[in-house]
Amino acid sequence: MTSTLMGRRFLITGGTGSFGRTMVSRLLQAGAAEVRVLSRDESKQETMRHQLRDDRVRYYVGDVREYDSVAKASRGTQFVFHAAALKQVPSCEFFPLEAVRTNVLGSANVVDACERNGVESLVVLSTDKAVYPINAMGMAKALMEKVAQAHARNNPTARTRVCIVRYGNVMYSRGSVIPLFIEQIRRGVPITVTEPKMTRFLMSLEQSVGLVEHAFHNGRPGDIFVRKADACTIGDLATALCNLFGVPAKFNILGIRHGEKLYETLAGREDMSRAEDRGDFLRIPVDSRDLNYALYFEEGDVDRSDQADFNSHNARRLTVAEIEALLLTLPEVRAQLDAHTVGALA
Ligand SMILES: O=c1ccn([C@@H]2O[C@H](COP(=O)(O)OP(=O)(O)O[C@H]3O[C@H](CO)[C@@H](O)[C@H](O)[C@H]3O)[C@@H](O)[C@H]2O)c(=O)[nH]1
Repeated sequence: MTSTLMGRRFLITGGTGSFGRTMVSRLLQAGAAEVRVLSRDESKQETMRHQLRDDRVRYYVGDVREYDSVAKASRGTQFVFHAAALKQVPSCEFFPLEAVRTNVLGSANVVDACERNGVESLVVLSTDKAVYPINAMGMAKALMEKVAQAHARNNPTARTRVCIVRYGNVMYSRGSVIPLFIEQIRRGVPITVTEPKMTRFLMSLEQSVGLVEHAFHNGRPGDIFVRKADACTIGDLATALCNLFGVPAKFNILGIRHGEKLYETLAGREDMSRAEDRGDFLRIPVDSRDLNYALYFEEGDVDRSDQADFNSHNARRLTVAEIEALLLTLPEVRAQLDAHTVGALA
């Protein structure tokens, strides 16, 4: 973050989650005047208050589903990061309307409140599951992207610049597969692998925050940013963890879960036909044509037939050794390894 952010006010929706806590710390270090956290769970806020002990952080209990909650929390801020969401694929399959209420309508509240409060810049967090979505979580996130892009397209004089980032799987995030596999290894039970050949993009929390910062500094209205992440199979991920913990790889194959895909896509063919290469990132600008398509006919269109999408099957595939090295960069994994070693010696 640059020094131009010094003295500015920020809001992070869903600010007690993995992304939120990391972003809050970085903003405080960069000299932010105030960082607001909007979230539903007062006890997680209380825990964060005790950990941070910084009176520049202000906590707002509220739900993005309520316009008033978002309007109050964003009033007087210049920059907003929207991370609040329902993110678990299986639970959204059982309660799809809940995903719509939070991820679509809640996000629309965030966009509207930012615009009315004159917020300068809003970055909304999306996911690879929003591309060619097959599950309710991804569908709701895809609609969230549409809401954000429609704001950019329909309001050329908008006060708020809205852009979007798409994440892949963030390693060791709450409720995700890496802490689960480690817990199973440490309990000595077989690892519950859904489908060994399934692939996922792997991103560290630092890389995910870096992607948001890149969008924040470089985004134009309606842009989508993705990181050119590496991918791995779930079988290799489980094997790498077993190797690190020095246990034989014993899997219990569960089969693919409700709403899951064999591989994820960070940028679809249609996205790739417009994408701009920015080193570690791709920038996908919004399709800014209006509804008068006839006017654009003469210009023709980019040939999309030979475009490939960017997915976790055709991305660079990490080897087991590379996954092990990557896992060792995570402090949480190292702490678990230390505790495991101490337990084994005792
Ligand atoms: O017991 C388990 C649980 C999961 N998996 C597999 O591990 C992978 C990752 O699973 P998980 O960590 O639950 O993540 P996803 O379901 O891929 O979704 C995560 O990653 C998304 C980005 O793709 C985020 O948007 C979601 O919020 C986040 O939950 C998937 O292939 C699962 O099938 C197993 O093999 N065994």
